[in-house]
Amino acid sequence: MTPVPAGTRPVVVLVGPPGSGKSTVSRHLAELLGLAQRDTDTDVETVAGKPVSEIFVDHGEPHFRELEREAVTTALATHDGVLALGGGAVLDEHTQAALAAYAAAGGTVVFLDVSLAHAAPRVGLNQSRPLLLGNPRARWAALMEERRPVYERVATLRVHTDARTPAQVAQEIRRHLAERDAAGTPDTQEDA
Ligand SMILES: Nc1ncnc2c1ncn2[C@@H]1O[C@H](COP(=O)(O)OP(=O)(O)OP(=O)(O)O)[C@@H](O)[C@H]1O
Ligand SMILES: O=C(O)C1=C[C@@H](O)[C@@H](O)[C@H](O)C1
Ligand SMILES: [Mg+2]
Repeated sequence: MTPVPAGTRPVVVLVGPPGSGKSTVSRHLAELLGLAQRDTDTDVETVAGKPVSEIFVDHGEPHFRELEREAVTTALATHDGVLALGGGAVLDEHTQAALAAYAAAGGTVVFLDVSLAHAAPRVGLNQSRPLLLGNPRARWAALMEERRPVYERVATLRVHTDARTPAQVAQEIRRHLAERDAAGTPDTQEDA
């Protein structure tokens, strides 16, 4: 096994609901910063050998959440680039504690915020999101109402994505990271 260098951790972690753009923005941001990109949904799919939607059908959501917790723990400890989490990863208490420790050590957790009006067309009727099956708009709205306080609590920065392209969102995050580095101060709760 390759030893993990002491102090290795992501440069930035993206959280938010389905369709907020975590996966897409993480790729843009990694490109902008010249860093590696990682997505815990992809890590879970690699471990399980099947897509997220099939894991839900074949083994149920609790099993998916166990694999997800493992994937988040590993990525937070070993990935030194841009990390996108699955939309529901922040619901896990262990993950909440891990993100709190990461933020307390100066890490940046970005909540990609989005309204229902903009999220609905982004997620559409895509069958790959098992939690939105049936009535994607209503299910997304209920899920966001329940989760918004959690996204806000774990984040050190909230970035609005409604009127921005994924590339613009990535640029906004890069601007924030550069400002923070120039100021030499860790993140506090901020809006951008
Ligand atoms: N700011 C944006 N403006 C317009 N479209 C966007 C924006 N961000 C993402 N999209 C589009 O929305 C869709 C969903 O984006 P993406 O898969 O990155 O979301 P996600 O947050 O990773 O969702 P999930 O939680 O399901 O993994 C993609 O087709 C993507 O191109
Ligand atoms: O919001 C959620 O709970 C999910 C979002 C996706 O990223 C996947 O992790 C899965 O579809 C569950
Ligand atoms: Mg994603």
